[in-house]
Amino acid sequence: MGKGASDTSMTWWRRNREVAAAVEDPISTESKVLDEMIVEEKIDRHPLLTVESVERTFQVGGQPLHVLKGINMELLPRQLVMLRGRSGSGKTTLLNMIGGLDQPTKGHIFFQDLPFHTMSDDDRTLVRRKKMGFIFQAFALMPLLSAYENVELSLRMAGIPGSEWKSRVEHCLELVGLSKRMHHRPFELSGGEQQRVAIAKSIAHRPRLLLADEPTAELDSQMSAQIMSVFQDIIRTEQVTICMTTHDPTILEVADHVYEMVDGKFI
Ligand SMILES: Nc1ncnc2c1ncn2[C@@H]1O[C@H](COP(=O)(O)OP(=O)(O)OP(=O)(O)O)[C@@H](O)[C@H]1O
Repeated sequence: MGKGASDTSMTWWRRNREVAAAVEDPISTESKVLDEMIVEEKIDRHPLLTVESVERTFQVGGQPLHVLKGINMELLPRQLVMLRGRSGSGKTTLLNMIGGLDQPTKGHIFFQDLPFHTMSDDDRTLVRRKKMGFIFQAFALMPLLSAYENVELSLRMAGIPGSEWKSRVEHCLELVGLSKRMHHRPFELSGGEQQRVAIAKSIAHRPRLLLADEPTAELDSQMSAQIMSVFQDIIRTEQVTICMTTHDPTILEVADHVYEMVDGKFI
């Protein structure tokens, strides 16, 4: 067989392979994309947190005070969920329960399938440190530390290696639009800016769930809108779920789901 014939058959073989690859590739790429979409959809539909028939009763002066009266809810990945209700309706009590700070008198709470209702305080604390972020008054900023140091503190607390702190702190402060205020201490920042530092601090250790108790309460409507837009950004970029309480009807429209609480129950 001459050289030309061999070349021709090699060329044919090569071209055939290219054609086969071109034919196969789109299909395998398409099926890979489909597989990924199915996996993502399954993850999206599997609740991050489930609350089942939760009741909470406090003993006040020897009398039972029924604060939560059979709550059922679900938080899915990457959702923005709001709890709305009048003062005293039980929103903070429920948020404390979701965050593992308190346990139900009756009912079940599962966070990433972990039974919060039966776990010890220590075990819940470990999960909370690693997987949750809080924007609560009680977890407010340290007044003597700069914005940078405040955010860094939450990385220390979560046991994140020191080599990762600088880039993560800078990234989180950039996410909330505070790169230029990094070295300011809280009293050198506006209310909205302080709240944005609190957000950066709460997401620095990459929590799956962020809980916020009235995060816009002290802010005017423009600042509240800014905070809500920061929340929407971090849901997208940090893959976090946010559950917050609010009294403010003007921000409800950005929620994926609103639970309305009246006297310890959802209506
Ligand atoms: N540890 C406790 N001991 C006794 N009663 C409590 C306790 N915690 C909350 N309560 C009571 O439970 C009720 C609901 O309180 P909670 O703070 O959950 O309401 P809320 O809807 O968050 O109100 P607000 O919007 O004013 O913050 C209130 O009547 C409160 O006094």
